[in-house]
Amino acid sequence: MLRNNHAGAAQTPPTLPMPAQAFRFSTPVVETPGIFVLASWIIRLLRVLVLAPIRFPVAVGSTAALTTTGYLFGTVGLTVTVIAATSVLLTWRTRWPLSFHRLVALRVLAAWRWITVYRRHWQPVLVVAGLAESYQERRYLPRIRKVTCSSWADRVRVRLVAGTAPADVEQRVAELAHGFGAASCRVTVLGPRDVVLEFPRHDTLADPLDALPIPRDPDLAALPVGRREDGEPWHLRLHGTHVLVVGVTGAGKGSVLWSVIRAMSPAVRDGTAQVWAVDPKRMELSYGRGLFARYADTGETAVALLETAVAGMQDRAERYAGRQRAHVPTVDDPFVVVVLDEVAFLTAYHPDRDVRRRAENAIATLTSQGRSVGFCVLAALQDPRKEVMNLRNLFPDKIALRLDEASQVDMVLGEGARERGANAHLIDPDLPGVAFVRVEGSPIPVRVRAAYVCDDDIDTMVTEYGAAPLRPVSDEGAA
Ligand SMILES: Nc1ncnc2c1ncn2[C@@H]1O[C@H](COP(=O)(O)OP(=O)(O)OP(=O)(O)O)[C@@H](O)[C@H]1O
Repeated sequence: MLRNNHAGAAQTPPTLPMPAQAFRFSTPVVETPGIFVLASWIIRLLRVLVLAPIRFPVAVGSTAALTTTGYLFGTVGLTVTVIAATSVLLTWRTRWPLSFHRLVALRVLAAWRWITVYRRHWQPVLVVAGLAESYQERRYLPRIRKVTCSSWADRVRVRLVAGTAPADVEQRVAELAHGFGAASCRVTVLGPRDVVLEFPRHDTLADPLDALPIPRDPDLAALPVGRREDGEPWHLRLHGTHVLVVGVTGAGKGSVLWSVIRAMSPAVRDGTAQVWAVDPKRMELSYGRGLFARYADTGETAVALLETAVAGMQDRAERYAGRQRAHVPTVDDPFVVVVLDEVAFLTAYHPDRDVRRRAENAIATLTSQGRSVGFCVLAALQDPRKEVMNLRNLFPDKIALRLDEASQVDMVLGEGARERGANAHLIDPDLPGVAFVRVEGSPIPVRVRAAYVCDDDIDTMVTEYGAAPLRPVSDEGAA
């Protein structure tokens, strides 16, 4: 080593820049020959030509027919054909407007929206929304399979990129809605990599609904209380469940309670159903006292009413035990709906701890045991947090009217509801009565609006159906 003259040469002076790595590997850039590029364009064109008659049979068929007519019979023949076709369409539209709307107008609209909205803005909106996936330096986007229109919404059926999940889309519904100029976007999963995005074109619930006609023979498992966004009636089940209605002040909780009471009032008149009302505000239910079998408006009387209900329920359960497994409403064993307006008054805000405790116990007992023996609790609440109402999970059915915060949506409608488009915290304050609900058999929240039952309607209901005598619970005492 000492004899080696170049011994110091192997050492690197500290100032010499060191390469980050000894060898650099990079993907070789190979230019695609022009013939391959041309061939790929020709294949794409052929694919479009072959698939067009399958995907758009009417459009391709009519274009082909017109071209052939023009070729065979000249301009005159073409003009006659166009006039004849237009007359047929006009006659169809006048005589059978519904089928024309469904088979022609909505299909033309769908094609128009597909080209001018979704196809045109698909790539930029999805890329900016973060739904484009990259793999080996190539970008992959979910693909539009089909666009259809209903009278109020566009439905875009989409094939997801392999390796992504519907949850990725559900997290971007706000971006998609704004990107395509819609008020909201809802995601429905049809199958693996197969989802439908629903974009409303206009708000079908913008106009208030007058009180609905009272059904002659009410079905307590499907009471008409309003309308769904898709134009279908909104039915609410009471028999065999408990319902919690949540919304900030002025959200329209009263309209849901009154619509329910209105729909079941024939059953109240014939004695097969009873409404027991707790009205701590004295401003909501007191107006229709004549409809209620029992009524309470103070903490003490409310607790007495609830405990009377619990006693009645337990008595019924004892009679049914071993004999009957389901309740059938009769005059002897009526279906009892305990309506609690502002239930937090009893469970959180009442100054007497004993009243709060007894009320909570009674509500918990009714909601956990009352379903099968014909007792239902229909409660309204402003604030769904656990500190205010820790019994909300005992209510199988919940209605989310306008809420204060985004986090409250999942508290009310269950996990994932907001991701699926139930933006109850974004409901316009000018639309009281608008809510999101889950309907039976579907995880997708549905937007609905309750009908508005005005004071005159309540007066009429009391006059025509208020057969039940008013029996204040305080007269009888708690059971
Ligand atoms: N379904 C509805 N359609 C149209 N307007 C409604 C509807 N529901 C309520 N409103 C209007 O909104 C107002 C407030 O409604 P409501 O009193 O039912 O709200 P709330 O949620 O019960 O509020 P609070 O908790 O303060 O009592 C009503 O006076 C009425 O004018």
